[in-house]
Amino acid sequence: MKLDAAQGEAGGRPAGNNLPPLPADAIAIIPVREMTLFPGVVLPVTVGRQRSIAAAQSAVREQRQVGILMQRDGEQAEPQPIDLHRIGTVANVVRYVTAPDGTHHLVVQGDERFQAVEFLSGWPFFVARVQRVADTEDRTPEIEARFLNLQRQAVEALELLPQAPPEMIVAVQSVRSPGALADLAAAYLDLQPAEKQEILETIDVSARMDKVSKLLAHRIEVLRLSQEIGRQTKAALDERQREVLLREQMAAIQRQLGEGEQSKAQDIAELSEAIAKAGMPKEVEDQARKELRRLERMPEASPDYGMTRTYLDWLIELPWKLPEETPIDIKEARKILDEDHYGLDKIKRRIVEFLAVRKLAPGGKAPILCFVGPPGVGKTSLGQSIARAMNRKFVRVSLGGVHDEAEIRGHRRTYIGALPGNIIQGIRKAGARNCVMMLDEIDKLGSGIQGDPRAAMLEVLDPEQNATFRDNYLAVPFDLSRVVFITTANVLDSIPGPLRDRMEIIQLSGYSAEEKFNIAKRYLVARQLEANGVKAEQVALDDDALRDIIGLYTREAGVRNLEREIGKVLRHAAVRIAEGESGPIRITAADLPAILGGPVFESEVAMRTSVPGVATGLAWTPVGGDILFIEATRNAGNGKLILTGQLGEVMRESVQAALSLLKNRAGQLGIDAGVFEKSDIHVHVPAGAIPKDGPSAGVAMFIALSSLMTDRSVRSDTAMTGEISLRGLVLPVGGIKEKLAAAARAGITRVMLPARNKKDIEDLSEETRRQLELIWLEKVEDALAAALDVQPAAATA
Ligand SMILES: Nc1ncnc2c1ncn2[C@@H]1O[C@H](COP(=O)(O)OP(=O)(O)OP(=O)(O)O)[C@@H](O)[C@H]1O
Repeated sequence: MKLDAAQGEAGGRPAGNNLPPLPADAIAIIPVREMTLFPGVVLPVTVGRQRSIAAAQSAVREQRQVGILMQRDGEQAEPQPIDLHRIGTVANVVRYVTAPDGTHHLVVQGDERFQAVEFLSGWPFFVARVQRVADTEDRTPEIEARFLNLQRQAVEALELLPQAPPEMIVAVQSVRSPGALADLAAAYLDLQPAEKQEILETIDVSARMDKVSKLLAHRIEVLRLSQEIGRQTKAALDERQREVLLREQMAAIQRQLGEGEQSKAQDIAELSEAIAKAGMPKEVEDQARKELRRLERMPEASPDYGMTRTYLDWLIELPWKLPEETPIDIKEARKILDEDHYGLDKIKRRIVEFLAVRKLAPGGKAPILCFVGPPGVGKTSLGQSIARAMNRKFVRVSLGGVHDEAEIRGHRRTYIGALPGNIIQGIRKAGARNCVMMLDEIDKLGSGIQGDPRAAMLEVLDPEQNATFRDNYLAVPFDLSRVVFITTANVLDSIPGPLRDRMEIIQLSGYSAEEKFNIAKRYLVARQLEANGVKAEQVALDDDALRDIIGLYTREAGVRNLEREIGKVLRHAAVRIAEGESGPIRITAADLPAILGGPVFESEVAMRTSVPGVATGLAWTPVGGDILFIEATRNAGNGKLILTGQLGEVMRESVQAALSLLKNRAGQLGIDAGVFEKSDIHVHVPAGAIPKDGPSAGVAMFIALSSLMTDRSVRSDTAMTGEISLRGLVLPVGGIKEKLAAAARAGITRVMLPARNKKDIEDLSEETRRQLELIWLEKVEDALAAALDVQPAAATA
């Protein structure tokens, strides 16, 4: 609905007629956001603020002009005079409309620039005394030249704009005044509000024309470029259309020659036969036949043809039929597990139990196994052995970094480049729907914004639902109930709760040096000999060399790097054999530095802990346990505690607790209590790039600080773990098995650990028990007695 000014006024009630009249040189001001009105230009303005509505209504009523001033900050809801630019445009209100939704619209026509001199009070809207600024009209030859140039530029820019109305060009061509031309061109250019305001504020006509001319030149450049890009895109499109056309013509020629039809008909017949043979369930076969009929009707040149064809290929190639299953032979399974893996007795026992349950109830709901452990401990190869023992196909599907539900469940076919998700892809790769499918890194399954992959995974693993698993691409159900799912993870706690509940967790904590030695001797060396084309009788790898590779060249929970280093050594031998060296090549420990370089992990512990203030702690990490050093130093100062080495909040608190405890025990330890106030203590945990957290280094922190303050170094054969309380009790911590394995790897022989962790060492390997002396801690005093050298460092030196 459009109303004229009088009606508009009736619509929005005026602010009152009994207002004092405005002084002659004053006008009502309407502040606007992010827009600039130029003289000579007509613009619509929507007004919402009460003050502005009152100003507009008063102007209409009194038949006076208004002043349009832009706010300095467009975001400001209730600007004050100080928040407005000083220079604006006096305008006539040519129309005032109140829309049915209650909004007020003005159409204003710019008349002349003005400068606000003073704001006045006494009206329910802004009123300012103003000074009008008219353009000077002298026309020097210079101004004339600029004028002509600007006119030419403005016309060129408008001609390049695809949607510019022709009246605009006429308007530009008919303007006679240089200042007005610059204003008009600036009004039509799509400039930032601040840029427009700057031009409005440029009173000098020559300078104004120069500014606008510069902006126009840039604009013309951009428009020309965009036109060029448009032309190129169109050419590319034409090319594609041409290709489609050619294809159609080719199909027509083939039809004429009776070729195309024949090959297409043959294709369709072959697909039809393949559908009949695929053993699809009825619903799937119906769908496949429907798609086949569609394909028959489609021209081969259409892009849909290729898509439908690919879809049919997927349906045909999926293993719908259940292969014949041989019953599991438990004795044989045991043999296979032993053949493929050294040690892991308890785990093999659980796998045999799992297979026995499968054997007794082949269609039953067997639990889903989840192998949790650091890399290279044999999770994948255990899965392969299970497949071998069950006489099934094996396939791995990686879930690490999957954030999108579609990666599991596929994209709908309408999506360009759609494919089935990785479960169905895995099934096709395995070629059997009763395969053993290993879902790797289930702990790294993300939850993203594109649907929840975890929910999709739950459905895949749920025996109640997975018989009718629906992949978005296939759009027909696929029976996953016969798939034997096995999952793997590095970190137990990162597996989403609901998924964890579905699975039976089997933890592999890593191997001791002796276990690694046996694995290498029996499996890895043989495998690497074969991989590098070397015969067993050509190389003799000494036991000592193997032990050195384990102890000095690798430090890992699993055996992956060990296998790699063995590979390097054997390749070295392979080169010598290839060069014609005769006789078996013997490799001893002494040869290793020449082949592998200097040892990577020397006895770091003894080196580091030789000075007071350093203690060896034990940490748990997702890739197994590791040792870490806590280093404390003291400088003259005033009692500050400095912590470095990327310590997490809990670990920082743990240092503070250790220090408080030490202050408390200062007397007992013979430390002068005053020394704390006179020194700054710096605690650093090296390997700064790795963030560290958790309370389990409490004992090590306390011992490091005690060692520092008593000047007694910590025994280099000892590592420790445990949380401490402020009262000096040692509290239990997690990851004991991994930590002990790490201690053994690092050559530690004594480990101090919380007495309340005794239950955690039940299934520690014989060998680790033999290597490590375990010292159980109830309170920190036990730790002090066991860890510190008896004599102060100075005295022993
Ligand atoms: N107990 C063992 N006996 C024999 N070989 C082993 C044993 N444990 C691991 N291996 C061998 O070590 C190599 C690495 O193991 P595998 O790839 O199964 O580790 P993984 O735990 O699956 O690691 P990731 O999590 O990185 O995939 C394999 O060649 C495997 O056969």
